[in-house]
Amino acid sequence: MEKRLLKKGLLLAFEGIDGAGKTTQAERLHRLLAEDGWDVIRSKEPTDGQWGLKLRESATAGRLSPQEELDLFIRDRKEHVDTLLDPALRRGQIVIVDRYYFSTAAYQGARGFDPEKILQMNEEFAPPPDLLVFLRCGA
Ligand SMILES: Nc1ncnc2c1ncn2[C@@H]1O[C@H](COP(=O)(O)OP(=O)(O)O)[C@@H](O)[C@H]1O
Ligand SMILES: Cc1cn([C@H]2C[C@H](O)[C@@H](COP(=O)(O)OP(=O)(O)O)O2)c(=O)[nH]c1=O
Repeated sequence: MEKRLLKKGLLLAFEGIDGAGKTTQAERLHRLLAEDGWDVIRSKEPTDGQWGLKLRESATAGRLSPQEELDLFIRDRKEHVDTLLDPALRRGQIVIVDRYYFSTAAYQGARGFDPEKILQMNEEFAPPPDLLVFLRCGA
């Protein structure tokens, strides 16, 4: 059966600390929308692209400086937007992302950068989500 596309895609983002349930909810929503016939894909950040891999390596090889880390998350996101998010949205697909630029505001904000500036910097190139789900969990 032909999958249902939208005129202009939809971007749905899940945010929250590690273990909050982002992957679980993203999978459930993906399954429900796919069962309903929608053309829906899932993605995540950091990605499995060249910059995302570098970021993951740094988690074991020793932490990068705050500036290097911020630069890599931005490069990774630019690649994600150019190669996956923008084309999928243009095709009319629904895209579910596990972490997005709000994570940069929170985590790199915690390393000393101004969260507002981080949001502005990202919104210059990254499409804002149509829906942002922020998962909070009790201690
Ligand atoms: N609503 C929930 N209640 C209890 N446990 C949950 C719930 N959602 C997820 N979990 C469990 O919590 C852990 C972290 O969930 P996960 O979806 O991987 O979080 P995240 O992607 O935010 O790191 C997993 O073991 C998962 O099975
Ligand atoms: C997207 C993003 C993630 N992060 C951090 C949050 C997480 O600790 C880590 C994500 O790594 P990941 O391996 O995806 O962890 P998880 O699956 O548990 O979410 O990177 C940032 O610091 N800045 C960002 O912009």
